[in-house]
Amino acid sequence: MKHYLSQIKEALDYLGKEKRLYLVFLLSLGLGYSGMAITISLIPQVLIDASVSGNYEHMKEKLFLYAGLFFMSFLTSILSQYIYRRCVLRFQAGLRRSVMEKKTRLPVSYFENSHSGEFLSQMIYDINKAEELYRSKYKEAFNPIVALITSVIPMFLLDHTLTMLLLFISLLCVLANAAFSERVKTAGRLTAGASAKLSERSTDILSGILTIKEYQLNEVLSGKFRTANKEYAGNALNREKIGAFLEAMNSGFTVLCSIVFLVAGSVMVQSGKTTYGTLVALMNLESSIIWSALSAGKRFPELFDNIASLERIQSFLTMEEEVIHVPDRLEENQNQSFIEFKNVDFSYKNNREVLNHFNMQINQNEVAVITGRSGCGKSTIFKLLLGFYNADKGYIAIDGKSLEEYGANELRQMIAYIPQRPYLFYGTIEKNIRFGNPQASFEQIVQAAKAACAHDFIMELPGGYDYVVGDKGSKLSFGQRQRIAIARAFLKDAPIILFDEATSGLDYESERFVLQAAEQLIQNKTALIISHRESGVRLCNRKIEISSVR
Ligand SMILES: Nc1ncnc2c1ncn2[C@@H]1O[C@H](COP(=O)(O)OP(=O)(O)OP(=O)(O)O)[C@@H](O)[C@H]1O
Repeated sequence: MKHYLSQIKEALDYLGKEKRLYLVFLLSLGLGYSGMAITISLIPQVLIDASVSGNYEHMKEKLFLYAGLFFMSFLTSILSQYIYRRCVLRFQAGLRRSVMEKKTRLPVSYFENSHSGEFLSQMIYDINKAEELYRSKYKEAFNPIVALITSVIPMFLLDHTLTMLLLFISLLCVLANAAFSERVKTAGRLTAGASAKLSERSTDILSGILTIKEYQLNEVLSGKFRTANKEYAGNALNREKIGAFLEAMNSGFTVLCSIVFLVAGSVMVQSGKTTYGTLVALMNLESSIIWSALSAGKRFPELFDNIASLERIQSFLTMEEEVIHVPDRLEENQNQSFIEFKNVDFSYKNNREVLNHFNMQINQNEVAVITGRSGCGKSTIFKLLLGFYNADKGYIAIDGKSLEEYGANELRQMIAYIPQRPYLFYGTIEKNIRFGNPQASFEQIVQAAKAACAHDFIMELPGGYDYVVGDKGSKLSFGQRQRIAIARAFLKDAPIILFDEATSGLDYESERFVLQAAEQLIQNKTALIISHRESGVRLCNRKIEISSVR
């Protein structure tokens, strides 16, 4: 119990500065609702007792009083609803912003090691659940408690024996529901996990459709999808089974309560201990109490299901962020080069060593080509230089300052990186080039495209610079995508160029354009080019053979 209460409290703490306002208006919303329910329950008592006894003396005053209370409760609930929702919306916006910002601050290794489909599906599910927690779950779980307490007071004033009996049955109902809370939570967690797996399989099929068709993998991947689908259906069915059982149990409690109340009430009216009006008012209040007890019993397990999602988001938000750190210091009075790797050791987590005592010195405005067999660590050198990964040992510096001293943003501002498969965002060509410098004018974009030998092919496309490149640039050839990425790098105008050349898949014409663009780009810059071909090596004034320095 203590554990559950602390979970509820911690989840409320997460609202931060909105917490106090949220709680005040959650409570006043509950009071407004139950005020309306109570006055509606009591009005028939006044009318019935007056007509049965023929005494209309105080009827008018009482009716005015109840009508006034009803109106006040109504106004309270409307005002509370508005402020409560505003509070929730503000929190939702903050939560989505925090998750989005966190994603951009996580290290590259996190994304390389997780499946994008699964990550996305789990995240969307958890965010929706966390939002639902504050939007409706707290309200649905706590409003019945407020209703229960506020209904019990007039009930006790009307008849305490019958009220005690009803409270006892209601308590049994809540305890029975609470006993299922852990199972509901587990079923929710398993269903969420299975749903994420299912979405991982769908993403694989959608993203790899060409490979699937080429290698006729339809059956293999469909089989995997079917297994994930079966697992999801099994878990969802289990969750539904628990829900159906709870519903049946709660209906049983409702019937039991009504029978007990009717029998006991009839006996009391017969023996003259109560009036018809009181019996009707008690019946109305009793149904409100039973509804409250059942709702609280049902909603509490669901509340913990939503809290589980919030906890997952919290652990995501507290994950270790990207830090650039350099293991060793450079001794003083050394001859400094512009880019320097000194005795660098590196291996990816749990993998074999990629770089071992790796040394490299590049002078300012020097253009060096990095060659070596596939998988020897060429792209890894770029990833270290960009601060995507930290070296295990050794020292990496730019212009005499270690990467750590620059920090991630300043470091990446100094580097224009053109990967083997540049990523183009869904949108126009102009927008994609503009990422290099969001302040650039249209003329500057055209200049960059011309320098990257991209202007001519862009002008031949329908709409020119307004041409929409498709998902990840799928409506452009690989050579065209590379030239758009080079134009983007031109706009960035960074002093260091890292070019992971991928001309091997290009025809002679495209390769010529890409190399011509690269040649323009590296003018008066310090550049590192990964190249496997003589044509690429030709651009450089130094060759660094990775296998020879490892
Ligand atoms: N994110 C990663 N996690 C684990 N291992 C990785 C990761 N990225 C690369 N590797 C491994 O590190 C080694 C070096 O990879 P890298 O991409 O640097 O090679 P490369 O020389 O650029 O290869 P290629 O010429 O084929 O592009 C390879 O054995 C590769 O399998």
